[in-house]
Amino acid sequence: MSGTIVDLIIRNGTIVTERGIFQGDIAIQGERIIEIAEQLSVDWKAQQEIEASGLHVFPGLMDTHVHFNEPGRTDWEGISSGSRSLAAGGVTTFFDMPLNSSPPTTTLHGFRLKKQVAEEKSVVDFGLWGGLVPGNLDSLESLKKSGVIGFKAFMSNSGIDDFVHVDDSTLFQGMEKIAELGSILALHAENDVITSRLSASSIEQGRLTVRDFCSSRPILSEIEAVERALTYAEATKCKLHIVHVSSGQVVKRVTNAKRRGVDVTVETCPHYLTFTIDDFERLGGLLKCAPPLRELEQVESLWEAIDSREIDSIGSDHSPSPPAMKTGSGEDIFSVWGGISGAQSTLNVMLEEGYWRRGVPLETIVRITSTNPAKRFGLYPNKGTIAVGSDADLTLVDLQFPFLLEASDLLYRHKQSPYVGKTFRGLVLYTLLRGRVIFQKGEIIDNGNRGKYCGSTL
Ligand SMILES: NC(=O)N[C@H]1NC(=O)NC1=O
Ligand SMILES: [Zn+2]
Ligand SMILES: [Zn+2]
Repeated sequence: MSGTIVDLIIRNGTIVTERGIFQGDIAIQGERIIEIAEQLSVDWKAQQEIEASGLHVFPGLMDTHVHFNEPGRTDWEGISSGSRSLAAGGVTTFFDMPLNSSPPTTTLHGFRLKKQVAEEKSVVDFGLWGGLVPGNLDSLESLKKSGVIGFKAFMSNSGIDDFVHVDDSTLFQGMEKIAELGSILALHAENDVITSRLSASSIEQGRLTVRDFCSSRPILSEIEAVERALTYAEATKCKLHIVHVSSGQVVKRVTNAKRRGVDVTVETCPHYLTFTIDDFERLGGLLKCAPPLRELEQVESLWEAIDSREIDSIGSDHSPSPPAMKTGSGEDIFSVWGGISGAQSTLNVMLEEGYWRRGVPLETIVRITSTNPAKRFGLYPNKGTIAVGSDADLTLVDLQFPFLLEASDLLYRHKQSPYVGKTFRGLVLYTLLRGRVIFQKGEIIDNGNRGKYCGSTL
């Protein structure tokens, strides 16, 4: 090609994919990457250029686990603030969970309402989870036909009254139906008998501290729920995705099931890779989540599981609430909202805690934050990689750059997060969504661009 004029060229970046790292130029026409070369020939010209020498170019992250709470609880977060925070963190696609919004996404009506509002307000691309709850088996087919990315269920109390956790029979029948539809089930796997009983007796005895709360949701409760779900998945042939595991011991159960042919993947979250119960005691409600944080040994067991490729993906499980609900009443941690605000920091955490502190290869970080989720949920190769023909969803990072996260850096509705006050190396300088810059040097570039709904090809 001679005299090619394209929309955008990113010059001389260090390009990171799941398969390797190389120096090069990326040419973008419209929404897609049309050429990648060590050095584009002088014939290539562009309307706009970004000089990326010294910067690393990653595929935009996919966060398959957020709770943006819109419609219905926009005082907790919202699609606009939530998606902007993702853009600032280098995330170009999110999947919103079916609960915490009101109505929940357990009916076609709930799905349509949320899709419409997200199309109006999201600055990044998105998909929506449908919910599996007792009584909605008949809605699963219409939800799937409308394009949900998959279904989500809770095996223990969700903390939200209109999203009831599944009993075993609903879980099994839901899996049968989801398998028939060729879709996938994401599961919050904690045993409800163990967690409910231990929490109730702890509260009865006035044992209300952070450590009491953590003891009321032991790793064993995750293990039991995961084993049961894996058995059901094996019996029904339902594709399964276990969300937010807090320990390598849980991951091992999933690995064993994979070895016997169960179609299952497993996610952990940045907070389980960063914080311990000691941090939770220090920071209080900001670090309350379920499953709870664990001891350092468990944190390291998760990093080992990343190293051994046993963890498939990282989701933020961003689930904020108004600040008053995170401080709760006095010394009672049980009454505080369980959910961590952190979606903007996922890449920062993976770079600081993973790449810099533990030597996790950048390719691994790309694989678990972008490529694997894109593959698992049917968006690859449009999303999840840097390749000719792929969407130009990119994030440009100054890997060496150290910064202290301040509350004012956060684009969430509520400027609070357990990561405030932490120092990270690796600053996101640009985020591009389908070829257009949506975040640049600390600012959202809002040209009226809106995210598109990503249907799954599963
Ligand atoms: N409802 C809700 O967002 N729950 C999430 N929060 C949390 O800490 N774990 C969850 O499953
Ligand atoms: Zn959950
Ligand atoms: Zn969640």
